[in-house]
Amino acid sequence: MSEIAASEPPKRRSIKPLGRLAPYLMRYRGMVIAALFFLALAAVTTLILPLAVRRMIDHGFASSDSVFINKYFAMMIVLAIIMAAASALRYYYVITIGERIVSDIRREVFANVSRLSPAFFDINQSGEIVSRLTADATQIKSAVGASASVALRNTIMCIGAIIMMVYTSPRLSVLVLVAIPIIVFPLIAFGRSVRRRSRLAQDKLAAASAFAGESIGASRIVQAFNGEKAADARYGAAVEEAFEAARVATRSRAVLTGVAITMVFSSIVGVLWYGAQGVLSGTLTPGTLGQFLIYSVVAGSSLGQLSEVWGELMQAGGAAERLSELLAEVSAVRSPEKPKSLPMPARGEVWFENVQFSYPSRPNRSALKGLSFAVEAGETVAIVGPSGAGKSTIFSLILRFYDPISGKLCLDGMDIREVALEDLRARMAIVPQEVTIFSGSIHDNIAFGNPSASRDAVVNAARAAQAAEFIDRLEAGYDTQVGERGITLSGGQRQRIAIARAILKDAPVLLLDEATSALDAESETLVQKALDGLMQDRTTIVIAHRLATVLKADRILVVDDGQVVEQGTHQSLIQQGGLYAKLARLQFHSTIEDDFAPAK
Ligand SMILES: Nc1ncnc2c1ncn2[C@@H]1O[C@H](COP(=O)(O)OP(=O)(O)OP(=O)(O)O)[C@@H](O)[C@H]1O
Repeated sequence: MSEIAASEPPKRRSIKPLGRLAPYLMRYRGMVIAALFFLALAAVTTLILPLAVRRMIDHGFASSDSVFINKYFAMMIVLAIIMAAASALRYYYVITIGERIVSDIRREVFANVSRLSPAFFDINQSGEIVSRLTADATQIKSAVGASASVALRNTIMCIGAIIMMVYTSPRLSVLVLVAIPIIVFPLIAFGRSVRRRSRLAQDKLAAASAFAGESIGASRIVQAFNGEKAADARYGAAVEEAFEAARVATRSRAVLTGVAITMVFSSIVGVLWYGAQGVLSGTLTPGTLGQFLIYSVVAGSSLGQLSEVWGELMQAGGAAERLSELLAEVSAVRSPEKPKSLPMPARGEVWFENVQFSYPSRPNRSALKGLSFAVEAGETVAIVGPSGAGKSTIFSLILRFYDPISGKLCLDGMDIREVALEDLRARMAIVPQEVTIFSGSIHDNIAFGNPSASRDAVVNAARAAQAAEFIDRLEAGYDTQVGERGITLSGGQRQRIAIARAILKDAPVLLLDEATSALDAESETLVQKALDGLMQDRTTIVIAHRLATVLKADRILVVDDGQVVEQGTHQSLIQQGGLYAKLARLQFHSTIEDDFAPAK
């Protein structure tokens, strides 16, 4: 697992990484061949047109032969139609190939990233990854879909036009071929600096957009703190900066355009003048001069367009490199090559044997220091401990989000590293403290625990989770859309949806991270009732924050600094007067002090 280089551009920009797209292109060989064929056809017909123009000027006008002129006009129309049809088909194939392979890349990158272990997300920002899926993929699409074909077409046209120029008039060609680099290279160099300025403008705009996204996403908190004016000012300043950068870039581009037009036209006039001398002295026909001029304009403009798209292709190279990094990323936690099957029927025994663990992002700090405990089938164990003791880490290891550095974890007697991740996680249901609700319907959110569940099963789970009543009162019942992150539901409702999800999953091991945020008394009672139903007849490990929960647990494990320091029942631990007694006094308030004060 590595840290993907943030949005910084690769040190030496090159189009080489675009080669990584080759396997994708190979999947659509037929379309690629069709695109290349029509590309070549369009270029060749464009190159033939000036020939026809010359013949017409020299023979048609000169001899005033109307039959000849008619024939040539008809031929030019046919050529134009072929060119138009070839261009249209090239456009269709090229753009479709671009769209097709970018859809493939997006799907594959998403599939790979969504299977990476949390260790990856500890050091990489999810926003950055999403932007790669959108911005980088879009850049590749435009490169494959447009820039590559423009580059290819212009390369063919440029080479073809130069050959035709030499064929038409070798003498004039020498003149032009000397002039083209003198004109074009300074323009390309100047163009580069213009592009640098445009990129700066884009970066400034990206920064402004990032701020807008954050601020709009947090509109409630911004308004609650009367922060609108400050946000306006910050966004306004960012947008102004982006405008200023864009203005500077536009000014350079305007100068570039002016200089380019002057140089190109001056040289055309120069060549025309020189050619006119040839026509006057009879060494050149007017048609040849016309034909030559058209070819030199084609060669010059192809070269200009090539320099334009070259930059885009290099940017796409960077994008392809970044996306292929994401595709190549291998999860730190994987299923074994030959997974063993977990015993059937499931019992739900969980063992930790001398587990040492530190987070990959903080390798020097141990989160678990030789942790050992066993949870029997059907037992309810409460984990209690101060903040940062390692309680959530225990859950992360049971779900195998991370592997321990030493020691082992077993489910039903098997080392969890020996079984397929999917099988392991199929035997766990988790109700986290911070419930995740996806945008979609209530039904979809509950059925997330078991996507193939019928509506009846979903309704039964909701009933058991004390959620059916509020769902029935909603306008569209189970089909009600809950909005982004379930924003239309209350905290207690969200928790009951999460409990229904776990009930529907019906897994032998339940991991429950009790919510610390206070619910109102009615909600709390409902959530508690829902949990009681869920905990029945299965192994439950609960990170406990409530007195009711610890009182109900068969056993309490007291965790401190990555180790189990005490265990027993509530009564026995209070009697001991150790860490638990202290925590209980702080956490469960005066009720404990009055009722369960340690024996003096
Ligand atoms: N993703 C992570 N990367 C690095 N360190 C982490 C990560 N998650 C937790 N830690 C660290 O590991 C230690 C144990 O954290 P853990 O979240 O397990 O504690 P906890 O007992 O659940 O605390 P709380 O009750 O406050 O949720 C802490 O020092 C914490 O800072």
